[in-house]
Amino acid sequence: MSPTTNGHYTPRDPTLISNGHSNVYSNALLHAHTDLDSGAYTHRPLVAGVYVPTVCFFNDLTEDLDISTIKKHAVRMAEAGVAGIATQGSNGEAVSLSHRERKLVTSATREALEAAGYHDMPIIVGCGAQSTRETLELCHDALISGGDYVLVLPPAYYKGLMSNADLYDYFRDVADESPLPVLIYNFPGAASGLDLDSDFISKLAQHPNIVGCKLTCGNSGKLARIATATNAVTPSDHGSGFMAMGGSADFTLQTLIVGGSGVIAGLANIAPKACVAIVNYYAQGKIKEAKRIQARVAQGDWAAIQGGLVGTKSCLQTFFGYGGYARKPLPRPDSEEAIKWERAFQDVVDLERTL
Ligand SMILES: N[C@@H](CC=O)C(=O)O
Repeated sequence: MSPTTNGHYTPRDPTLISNGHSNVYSNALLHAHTDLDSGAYTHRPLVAGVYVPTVCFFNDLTEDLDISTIKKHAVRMAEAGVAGIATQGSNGEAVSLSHRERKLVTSATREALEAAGYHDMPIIVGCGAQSTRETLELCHDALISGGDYVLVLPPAYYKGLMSNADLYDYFRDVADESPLPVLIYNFPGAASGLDLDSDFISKLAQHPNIVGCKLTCGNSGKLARIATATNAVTPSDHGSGFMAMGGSADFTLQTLIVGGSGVIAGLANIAPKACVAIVNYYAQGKIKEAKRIQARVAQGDWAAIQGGLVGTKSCLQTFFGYGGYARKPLPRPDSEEAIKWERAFQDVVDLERTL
């Protein structure tokens, strides 16, 4: 296996690329991924910046996937200047989707980016599942759907039965077999409180097919230790290729200041330009301006953290005219709640509209 983020990598089963599994996808993907001379698999590089874990959209009546809104939203994100998109994250309601639907969301996202000319935009696909076997199945699905990287939460349902060594083996086994490079996703809130520490992540970072992490734990001290141990990519240099990412927009500037690579942040669904502005001001050395934007983004992110994807969709519907509802049993905000989310997000939307 060869190192990854910016390089070439030959999947264990190269036939997966062309053996007909990709009936949900078109030739454009294959050209983007396969070097025609060598046949080697090429990743779209991850660069420092803002990645948006896109929310998923459904028909309000049937709850079927709303593919045209999924596509429209992906293009709006790309036009706002994000560095990449993450499908199947917590914001993307992956846990409410079938495997087939997960593939459709990622392939629709890739198709929309291709059609809009964003051929180089990487897609990171959430693939964590409760067994190593299912996680790997999702990683293969991610490849054939047009994904470039996979984001993997630790399995936590049987947390009490697993030691740290078992969890370490899980990530190692997934990284050994995954056809796409892996980012470790630390989100205790979605993993029964399971909180991976910096020693654990830094050790796994030595695996050639583990190329980054997303820390939704919000621990910037942990992020600093991992960024240092891995010589992470930053907005002003290329680093080692490891992406040490914050997992929420409310600590974007803090992430960058301690040597991190950027954020994968749900608030970017609403205010992508504001999130990107923090990174750009930081890269230009304009810390005062970055701090000013960060303060308003942090306030907006507080609404996103409290309302999760339910509040985020309500905000999109109110201010941008699309969003709809989450799949049941997640609640549908009534008009009073919609007004609450409107007020909570108003300032960050105002900011977004000035950029
Ligand atoms: N607050 C997080 C939630 C998931 O990681 C985010 O911004 O995406």
